[in-house]
Amino acid sequence: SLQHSSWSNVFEQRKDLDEICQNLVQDMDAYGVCVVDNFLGEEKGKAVLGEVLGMYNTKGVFKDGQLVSRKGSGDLKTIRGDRITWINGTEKYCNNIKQLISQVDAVVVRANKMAMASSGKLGMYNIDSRTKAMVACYPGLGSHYVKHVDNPNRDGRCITAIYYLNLNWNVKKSGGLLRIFPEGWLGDKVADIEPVFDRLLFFWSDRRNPHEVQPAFDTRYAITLWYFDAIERKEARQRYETGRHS
Ligand SMILES: COc1ccc2cc(-c3cnc(C(=O)NCC(=O)O)c(O)c3)ccc2c1
Ligand SMILES: [Mn+2]
Repeated sequence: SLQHSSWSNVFEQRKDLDEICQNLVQDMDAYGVCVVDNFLGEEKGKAVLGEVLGMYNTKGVFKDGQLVSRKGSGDLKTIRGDRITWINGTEKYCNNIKQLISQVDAVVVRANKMAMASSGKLGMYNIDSRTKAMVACYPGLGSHYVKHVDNPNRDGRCITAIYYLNLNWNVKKSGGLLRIFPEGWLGDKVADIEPVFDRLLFFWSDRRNPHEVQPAFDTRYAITLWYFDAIERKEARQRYETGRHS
């Protein structure tokens, strides 16, 4: 019976995985954006959050992502107010983050294969690698990120995956809304994504999805993975090696 229950658990998970992957393929075709709620469930989600908080409270781990530019008046204007650290999941005290990463990998790889078979847009890519995980914290106090494109110049990144960790987040009180301005959406339609706990967001990394992080007034945590298309990545490396880059 133990064997039976563990198998049912596996099938249960497989069904769940299949549903999420079908949802991802369809949404990326239709909208270029996909939201998966309750991705890990409360217990595992809280375990990931605990590890992120542990890191954030460890001196020297997070660096200022702070990008500034000089305004006409000469004083500095912040472009990006988040604090970040890059991890591959094998670090100490990151086991739950490592499991999150492998769950997201499983979804992306499986959806990529499904889309190849059904000739979905996601199937145009051959996703064979990704960046490390970027753990980001917008420390509140109005920290934000101006409208930008993650991959404007074909650096190889095709999909952005962001996992949000913010328990009981209320955008009206705390701000921090992610607003995506999907290219090709009629009128001034936008995708407003609240950075709520255990939410997993996918969107095309290129110019199809300019987006901004609106000012956050409480600490706002997220873990981001960028997935590479093999060909675009190879071409980007070649350009870089031959020095033909801006
Ligand atoms: C050269 O070194 C680096 C290191 C880290 C970098 C991180 C970002 C980045 C990009 N996008 C977002 C975002 O859109 N977040 C949306 C959300 O949190 O809801 C974000 O938080 C951070 C951009 C450039 C970087 C360059
Ligand atoms: Mn971005």
